[in-house]
Amino acid sequence: MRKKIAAANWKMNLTIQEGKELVNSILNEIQSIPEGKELIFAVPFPYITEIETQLKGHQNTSVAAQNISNLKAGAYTGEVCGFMLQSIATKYVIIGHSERRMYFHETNEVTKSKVDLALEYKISPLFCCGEPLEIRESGSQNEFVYKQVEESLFHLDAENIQKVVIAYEPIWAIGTGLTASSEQAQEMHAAIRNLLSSKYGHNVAENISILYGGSVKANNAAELFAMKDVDGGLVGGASLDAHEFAAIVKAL
Ligand SMILES: O=C(CO)COP(=O)(O)O
Repeated sequence: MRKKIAAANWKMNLTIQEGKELVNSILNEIQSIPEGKELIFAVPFPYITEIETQLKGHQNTSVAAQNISNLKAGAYTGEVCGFMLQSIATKYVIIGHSERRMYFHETNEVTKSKVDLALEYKISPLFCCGEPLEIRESGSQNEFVYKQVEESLFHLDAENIQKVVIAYEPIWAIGTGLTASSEQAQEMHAAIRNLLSSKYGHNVAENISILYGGSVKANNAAELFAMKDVDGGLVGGASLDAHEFAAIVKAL
């Protein structure tokens, strides 16, 4: 049975002190996360260990890195690679976020290497896909997203694909206040699950969590998460506000 997940993506925000205060307030508001659900904080690299320590004893909570190198190890100044993240017990890593595709020129080929390196070091990819506005307006969003998923994930076998969490994040909805309607989200999530099913079979596809990201807020989370194939959210802006994010987690 796939999990319901609320994941906070802090992006390049907050000091460690602010981050810890935020986590503290969120944990105070939500108290506990039941089995079958998970709360993930995707934090900047330097904060991973401290936030992990803070989450100890809180069931079904974990930390994600926001990036991983596509290179294995060695003379690559400034890079952070898989074995390093494994050595600090990082459970998840965001791969293929549109901001990395856009500003750091990550291609489907690069994200494929990152997926492989994450899995090699026992870290689950939170794999992001999603189309820009002009593609949505042209009506070819499904083909665009299929290509991202196929080129970066479809070399995986049935066992490994089930370690991946997919996040559908339409670029036109990220940080814009423009959310995909719950019907638009459901339509794309069902299409992604059908694609997974055509390659891996129904049972495998049913086991993979598909999150929605793009202006998820306290006032739209419940409606989005109620959709059959929407298994939670990857949340940017609203995850920086304790009360707002706690309400999103409660809507899971
Ligand atoms: O990019 C996102 C999460 O990864 C979504 O960001 P917003 O929630 O700020 O739109």
